[in-house]
Amino acid sequence: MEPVRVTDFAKAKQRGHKLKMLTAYDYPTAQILDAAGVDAILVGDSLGMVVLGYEDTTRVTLEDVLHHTKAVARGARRALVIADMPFLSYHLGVYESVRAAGRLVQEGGCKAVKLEGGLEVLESVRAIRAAGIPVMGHLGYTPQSVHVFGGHRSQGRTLETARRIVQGALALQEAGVFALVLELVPHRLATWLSRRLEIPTIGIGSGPGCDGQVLVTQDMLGLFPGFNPRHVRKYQDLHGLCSEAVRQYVHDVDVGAFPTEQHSFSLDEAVLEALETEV
Ligand SMILES: Nc1nc(=O)c2c([nH]1)NC[C@@H]1CN(c3ccc(C(=O)N[C@@H](CCC(=O)O)C(=O)O)cc3)CN21
Ligand SMILES: CC(C)C(=O)C(=O)O
Ligand SMILES: [Mg+2]
Repeated sequence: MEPVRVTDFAKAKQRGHKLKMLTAYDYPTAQILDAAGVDAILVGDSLGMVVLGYEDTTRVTLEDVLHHTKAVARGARRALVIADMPFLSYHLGVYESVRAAGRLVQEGGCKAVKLEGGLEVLESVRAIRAAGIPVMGHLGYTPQSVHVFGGHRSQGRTLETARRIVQGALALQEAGVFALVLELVPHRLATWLSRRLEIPTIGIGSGPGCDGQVLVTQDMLGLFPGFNPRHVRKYQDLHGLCSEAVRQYVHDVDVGAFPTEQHSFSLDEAVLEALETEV
């Protein structure tokens, strides 16, 4: 099976094939996604919320993403592994940006990085790409700026914010990003922009007119209870299924139904007798 490359993203758009992306933060999840046929696996900084229990993504460090990228890269055979650049890892100048992206590739084993923002991050995008690292853009609701937006809010619903997204998208395309995530962008704007751009758009909460789709795996599998935003379809209730299994285990151990002798190993009667006479 041929591995997916960044050049396949442009081909998919030309051929009208939808790009499928999901997040993973560990080896077994990467294996599941890879075997099920996703094109790309994102080691998202959403790991801060769904794996580490933080309130938002601003607490996630480069070391956190690096740690999880290593595990995901080992589990992905075909899918393109993309690592999210965490908060502050690409805002302190191009030197630090390239260093951070370079570590994700060299130590983490990903093949591309994603970073949030438009005009304000162009220099970092260009420098990272110049170092030979493919970059994915991310516009619309950019969660690392949650405190600027004043909460999780869809973006691009006014002429001013819509214009900023379009300008950012065109500038990112010009700077060489190979694809662009559009998060919580009104679907008519996302559709219009997807037609206008040559690079593929990957939507999350941005409607059916994008060239691809991404979700946080924990959301679509029902492993992040209490989070029911408009953009998610829940394909499983793993929290419920796992809770039931653990309750059963607790009950079985409690009443002696597990473990049984069959879950252990046999011992010759002679060994036991010899031991008893010795002690
Ligand atoms: N588990 C998880 N899933 C995600 O999709 C996700 C993360 N974490 N962490 C990073 C960002 C944050 N995201 C979020 C967070 C909250 C809403 C939300 O509350 N949406 C509301 C209001 C939207 C609005 O009014 O504009 C909703 O009801 O859909 C949406 C996306 C998307 N990303
Ligand atoms: C939701 C996707 C696009 C993301 O950035 C993440 O999971 O961190
Ligand atoms: Mg992210």
